[in-house]
Amino acid sequence: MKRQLPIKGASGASGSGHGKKAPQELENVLKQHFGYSGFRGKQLEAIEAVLSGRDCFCLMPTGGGKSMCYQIPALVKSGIVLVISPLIELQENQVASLKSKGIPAEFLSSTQTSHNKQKIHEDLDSGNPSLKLLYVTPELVATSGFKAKLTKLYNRGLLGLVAIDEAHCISTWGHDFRPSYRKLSSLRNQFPDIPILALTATAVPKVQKDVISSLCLRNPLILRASFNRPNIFYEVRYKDLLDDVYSDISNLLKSSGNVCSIVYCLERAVCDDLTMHLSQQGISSAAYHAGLNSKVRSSVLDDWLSSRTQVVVATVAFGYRY
Ligand SMILES: Nc1ncnc2c1ncn2[C@@H]1O[C@H](COP(=O)(O)OP(=O)(O)OP(=O)(O)O)[C@@H](O)[C@H]1O
Repeated sequence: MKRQLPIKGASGASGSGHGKKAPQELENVLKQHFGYSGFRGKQLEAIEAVLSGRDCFCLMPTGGGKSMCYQIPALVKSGIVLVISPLIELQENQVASLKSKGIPAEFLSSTQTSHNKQKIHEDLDSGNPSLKLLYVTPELVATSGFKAKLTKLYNRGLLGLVAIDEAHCISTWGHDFRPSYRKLSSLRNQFPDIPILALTATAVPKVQKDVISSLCLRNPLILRASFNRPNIFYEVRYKDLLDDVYSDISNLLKSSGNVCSIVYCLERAVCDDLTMHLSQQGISSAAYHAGLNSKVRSSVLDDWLSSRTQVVVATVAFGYRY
């Protein structure tokens, strides 16, 4: 695996790994690597908690900046940050963005080529891995082979933090329950002195309680950021009262300017049909649903994220590939 330049501010792999840093130092790391002038909401508190070795449950709205809560520790703490996340698209996207900033990150998933997988495993098995962040799905964490790999990393002092993104998926009370998340409950016992950071945007108290107890978090710092999003508003329009739903959607998209949008539909055929309608109206759009192969879906996502396509017309398959 290609060696990267040393990350400024990181403790060496053989260091104590406690990673205690003054807020100003952490802010400097944020500025230097991400170009942002300061931390948002509860980011700093979450970062300081995990750097001090404490478990943390962090509730922040979508787009609130949850990933920074484990990306900064990855840059200042010794060892690898294991990021458990349910969506391969988001993993790919975050890894690409980190790599573009020179931060050594990888993901291990079914979509990764076997050559790349081998390089990642070689790096993990080396005495001094270059990786700072490794993204995996909960399904992979549950396999005996990967568990053994993690144990080896841990025994060599190379596991710095476990971050569990979309942590509400562990709760049967949540809307996105995913059985493999339940198996993450063994991590706390398996790696007793490694902090666990659970992140979610789902605010229901029952789910929060369930996440904390299912993950066996020990005296976690519980952080709740504000959910007030002044830039978001909701409007309901009744389909039955509209003359032509497709025209209404295309007019709305045109009047909103050239903004990035998602239109969710219940059926694949409607996605294809509406995409055709929007394209005929001169709106750059693409369909995304489980009937399309994974290569097409990846390219639709890439085009949308990089603003080459303005509108994605999708079923719930958008964001659910694992
Ligand atoms: N301190 C900061 N200042 C400015 N921008 C920030 C800061 N922290 C994060 N961001 C940016 O905010 C955006 C959203 O961050 P991020 O993707 O981590 O949100 P999230 O909470 O994980 O959202 P989601 O729930 O959708 O996963 C990203 O572009 C990120 O770079």
